[in-house]
Amino acid sequence: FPLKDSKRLIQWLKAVQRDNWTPTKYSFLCSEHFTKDSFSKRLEDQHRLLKPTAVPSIFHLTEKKREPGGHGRARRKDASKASGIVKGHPSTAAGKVAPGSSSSSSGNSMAKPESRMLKRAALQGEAVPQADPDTVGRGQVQGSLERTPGNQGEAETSAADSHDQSAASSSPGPGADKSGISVDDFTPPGSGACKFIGSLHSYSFSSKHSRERPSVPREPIDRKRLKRDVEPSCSGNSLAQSPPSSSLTATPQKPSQGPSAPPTDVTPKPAAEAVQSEHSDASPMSINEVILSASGACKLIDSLHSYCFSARQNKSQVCCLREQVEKKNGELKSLRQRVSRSDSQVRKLREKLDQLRRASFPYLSGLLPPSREPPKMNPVVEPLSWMLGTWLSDPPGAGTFPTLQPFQYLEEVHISHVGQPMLNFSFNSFHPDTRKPLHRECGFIRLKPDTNKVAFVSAQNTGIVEVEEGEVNGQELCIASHSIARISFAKEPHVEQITRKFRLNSEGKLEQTVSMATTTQPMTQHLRVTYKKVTP
Ligand code: HEM
Repeated sequence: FPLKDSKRLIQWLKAVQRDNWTPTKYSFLCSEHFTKDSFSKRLEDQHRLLKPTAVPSIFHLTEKKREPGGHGRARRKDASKASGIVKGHPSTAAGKVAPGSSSSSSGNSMAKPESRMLKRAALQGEAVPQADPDTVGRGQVQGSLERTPGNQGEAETSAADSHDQSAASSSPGPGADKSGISVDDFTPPGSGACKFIGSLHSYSFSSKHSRERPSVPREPIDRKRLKRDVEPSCSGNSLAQSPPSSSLTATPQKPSQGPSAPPTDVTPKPAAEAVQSEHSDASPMSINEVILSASGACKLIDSLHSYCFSARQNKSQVCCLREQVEKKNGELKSLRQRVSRSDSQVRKLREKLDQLRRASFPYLSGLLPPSREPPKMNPVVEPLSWMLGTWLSDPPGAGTFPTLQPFQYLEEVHISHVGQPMLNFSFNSFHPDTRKPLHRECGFIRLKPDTNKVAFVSAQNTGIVEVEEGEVNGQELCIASHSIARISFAKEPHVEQITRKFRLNSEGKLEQTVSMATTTQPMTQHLRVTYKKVTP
């Protein structure tokens, strides 16, 4: 059934006229229901193929024939009886079958032609021996019964009559495929190779049937032959519902015995006996040979399918890899965009820095060297290089003194150089909440060349200028006031002594402690603060 072609499928279903039935890919329709022009012949071997536009139309044959004689119901009854032959009532049907048909009692006389037909069918992938009109008729009539279950006639019209007509009107003649099975039903969609390979299976279908035939129960030769003829046609049903099988091997299912098959029919017949009966004809090619060759062909065809599979797998792997490459390319593109954005940010920051420099030195900026490289540090101040940078109190500084309430403050420290043998510094404190500027001082730190002696010169906004001196040892600087001067109106109490200690701790933070002595208090710690470096 053309399951993939909904329009055509509807036409098929309309023609079939089955109630409450849905076709599956294992549902087959006998080729007898198609007109002759529904088939085309394959160029290579003239094998008959169903055209992709074909729609079954031959369902009225028995009715057509019975109408003039008013035998409509009778014919169905007859057909039932015909199938009854298969069910195990040969005596009823035998008398109704047309003379010369394979179902006649002269089994021996017909054995040879029948056997040849069987072989031909096996080799040509035919499900039905073409030349046996009796078979055609039974399949056709049974198909009509399937469409109208329960419609039992009374008259005793010969089944052979109906097969005569159906054969004349629809049988494509010897050599044509009556299976009605489309290769599409066995092959996955969209696989031209698989379709082709699947079509090769048709050569071995009938042989596979033949291979299974030894299991057919022992019975009189003429009866067995009759069944053999009927079975491959439509399994006694025009609409044969086969159980699922691999869609790739397209192995035809053993035809159903149908509801009419007697229980005794399921008893397997020993293979040897079956083969012996096959040997009873004088055919030049034994059935075993046919079976073997068909079996080998099937294996070969199946192995061809494996090429289709691996090709498809490779194709899907290539698709998968292609997707991964595309994904990686996307990621690379995104990274490049980010780098490009970063570059432009750096450019903008440099421009901003230039602007700030010009703002700081509006008149002398032009005198600064064009190079953006920082000035080379004078080796004299190298022992103090650990102090260089911009530092920010972290946590806030802590202020204490015996005359004061403890307090906190924020402070930003800049310690830099311009290539000279000294460091420039500025300490700027702020209120931690209001950010109001508080204590500020700036100055220079000098080192006596080739010594660790340090001079600290500071001017404070409180009106004090002071000089502290001391030593640098490693990453620690300890200094004490050498001289302190103040403005005449400096606030009291006046500071009389100051000591400081700077240290770079193990965490890379800069620490400072300030102690002082005033006119009223002895040397006591006034400040303790830790800074984190915020710029190089
Ligand atoms: C080496 C630097 C500093 C010196 C020599 C110094 C000296 C002094 C002196 C002599 C006093 C008066 C103490 C008293 O009344 O008994 C004072 C008070 C004070 N200092 Fe400092 N100080 C220094 C740095 C700072 C810093 C960095 C801050 C941070 C904000 C600060 C905050 C204060 C405050 C809040 C007071 C109390 C209120 C005031 O008198 O203004 N001082 N300082």
